[in-house]
Amino acid sequence: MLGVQDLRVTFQSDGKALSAVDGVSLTLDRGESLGIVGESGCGKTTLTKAILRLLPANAKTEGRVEFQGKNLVELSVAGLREIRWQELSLITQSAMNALDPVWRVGDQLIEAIRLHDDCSKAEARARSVKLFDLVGLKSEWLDRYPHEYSGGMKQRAIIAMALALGPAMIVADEPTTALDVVMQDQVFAEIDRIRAAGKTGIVLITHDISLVAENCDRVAVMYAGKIVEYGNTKDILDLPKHPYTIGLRNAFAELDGDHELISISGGPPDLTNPPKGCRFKPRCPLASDGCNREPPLSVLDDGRSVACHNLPQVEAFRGVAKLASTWEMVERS
Ligand SMILES: Nc1ncnc2c1ncn2[C@@H]1O[C@H](COP(=O)(O)OP(=O)(O)OP(=O)(O)O)[C@@H](O)[C@H]1O
Repeated sequence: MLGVQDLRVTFQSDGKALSAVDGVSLTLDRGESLGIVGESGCGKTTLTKAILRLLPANAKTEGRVEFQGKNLVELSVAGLREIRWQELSLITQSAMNALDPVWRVGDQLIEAIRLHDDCSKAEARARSVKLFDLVGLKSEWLDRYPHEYSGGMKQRAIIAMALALGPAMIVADEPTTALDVVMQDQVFAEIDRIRAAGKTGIVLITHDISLVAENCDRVAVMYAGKIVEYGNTKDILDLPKHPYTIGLRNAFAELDGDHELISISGGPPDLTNPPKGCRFKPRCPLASDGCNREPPLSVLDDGRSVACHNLPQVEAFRGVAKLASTWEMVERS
């Protein structure tokens, strides 16, 4: 359904070019869920905004985003308008602000449905009632204004809107950040039910790899604008192979709860002047001279792809990777 090929996004910022997404390729099938994880600033949001053509004017996008046979990078504004909502919908971090405060929530939902589907107001209202039921909101809330909703209810209303037209793909960018854990579980259960029932594809953007572990079939780990490891979620989170994924995995207790939290020293590089070769090299305990060449994203026997020159050393590294001292900052040029 979705095929992203060699996608590049460059921002012009303060007279400099910032390479936020650099040669990303990925796919998504119907009924499948793909998680995109990585630290803040690694390009997750930019990647999804590029897919949805929602980037600001200072961004230049190159590459292909094939969605149901159309290249979205080159699609006209009118063509895009047609597929947004109907085929492609977005649940954002700032979903709370996406509702218009001066309209009743139900009217906003009905309007969205009627904008795309030629149906009566009564039909659109009946569909809205069903959607609200699906996300656990009583139909009387259709007649209330956004300020009457709690944060969790607004998030559910946004999810109802995202689902309104039965899109083929939903991009969810930190969709539950503002919700408590119980509500978060309910929202994900709902998204997952829709994925399984309606054959909708889900792209989930998050910092939180435990959310990906619970909700995604496949995962793409991003670092400094590039995918460094990509494949089956269980394979990758049970036995990560890229040193960055190993570091990220160490930094999360939620997955098994029995290990010490270890952070990766330092931070992602300045993307206006990224390191030559592997972008993770300055923070990588396994880095060697060979890492001055850019590592290709190579497919391994188990089907995952990894971009690292030092894979033969990874098994031995796994043991010492559990020690905080391993990750102490060693600046490598
Ligand atoms: N409009 C913009 N103009 C210039 N640079 C930008 C713009 N938007 C994002 N960037 C830069 O692009 C890089 C990637 O940012 P992006 O928001 O995609 O990362 P992210 O992984 O989604 O982070 P977060 O998890 O914090 O949302 C960052 O260096 C960011 O500063």
